[in-house]
Amino acid sequence: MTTGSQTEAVELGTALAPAVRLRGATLAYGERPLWSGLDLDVAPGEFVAVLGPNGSGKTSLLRVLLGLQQLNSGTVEIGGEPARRGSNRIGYIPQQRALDANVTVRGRDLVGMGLDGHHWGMGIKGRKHRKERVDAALEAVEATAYARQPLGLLSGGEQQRLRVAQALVGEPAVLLCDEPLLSLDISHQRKVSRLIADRARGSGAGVLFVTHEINPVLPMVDKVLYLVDGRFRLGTPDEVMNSATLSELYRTDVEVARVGGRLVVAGGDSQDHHVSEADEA
Ligand SMILES: Nc1ncnc2c1ncn2[C@@H]1O[C@H](COP(=O)(O)OP(=O)(O)OP(=O)(O)O)[C@@H](O)[C@H]1O
Repeated sequence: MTTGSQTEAVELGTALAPAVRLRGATLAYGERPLWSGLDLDVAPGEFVAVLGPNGSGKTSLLRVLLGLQQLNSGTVEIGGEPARRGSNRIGYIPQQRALDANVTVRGRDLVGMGLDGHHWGMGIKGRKHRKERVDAALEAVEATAYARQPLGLLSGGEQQRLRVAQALVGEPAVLLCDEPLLSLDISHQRKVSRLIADRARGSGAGVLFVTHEINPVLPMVDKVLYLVDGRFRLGTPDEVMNSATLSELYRTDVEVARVGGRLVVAGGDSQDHHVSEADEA
């Protein structure tokens, strides 16, 4: 397990550049660091869950990787190159905001935007290839039936499945997901998280998956990055999601139990990982 004080690089045993690499990364707004001395490698095909209470800096980490936020110190690379704004190597599922009812863009056009910057050529062949890719992405999230309707008229969960398709359609090297399961029913939570994990393994994309609820993705998670009040722990789910480690992070007693393959966390600010009603169903 890597702790906030350790600065040693993680050896991946792969010749490929990591999908994501942070070294000695520190981010602070004003005096208070959100995290400091963060060393993180996400290998191609690896699935990393990012957890922590509200305001611990999870979304800010994604903004750093998107090139939208500068580090105070340290370095950040995407596929071996410095992170930069507008990189088409990154697929991004932003934290969900409900769209206004009068948004008239259609779902399939939103998904097509995920292919902008890809050069299929202007001819019939290029257009056909583009259409096939959009159709396949819509099919994968089971959104074909409503893909021609205006976005503003769709439910929150339907809109979210289209955002997932948009992020996946360009076959990115890095997939950044900011609470992508919000407003999805339990069946689509499972399908969408399985889809993201399978795409990651299949195409070699590295995934950073911000979530308050680890249970729907627990079987797919390779590593957990847990942020709390300027401290962090990075390791396998077993290394991080245990009573000793979380008690140390929260600086108060936290109990972690495994119940039927799920994690139940009690104490700290850990309403995050209680088994939700949907999970128990
Ligand atoms: N541009 C900014 N300038 C100043 N403070 C900011 C800025 N962006 C975020 N913050 C603050 O940094 C902290 C971390 O925010 P961030 O959105 O990264 O947290 P989070 O872990 O994603 O939280 P949540 O779980 O609530 O989504 C918050 O206290 C937030 O108010």
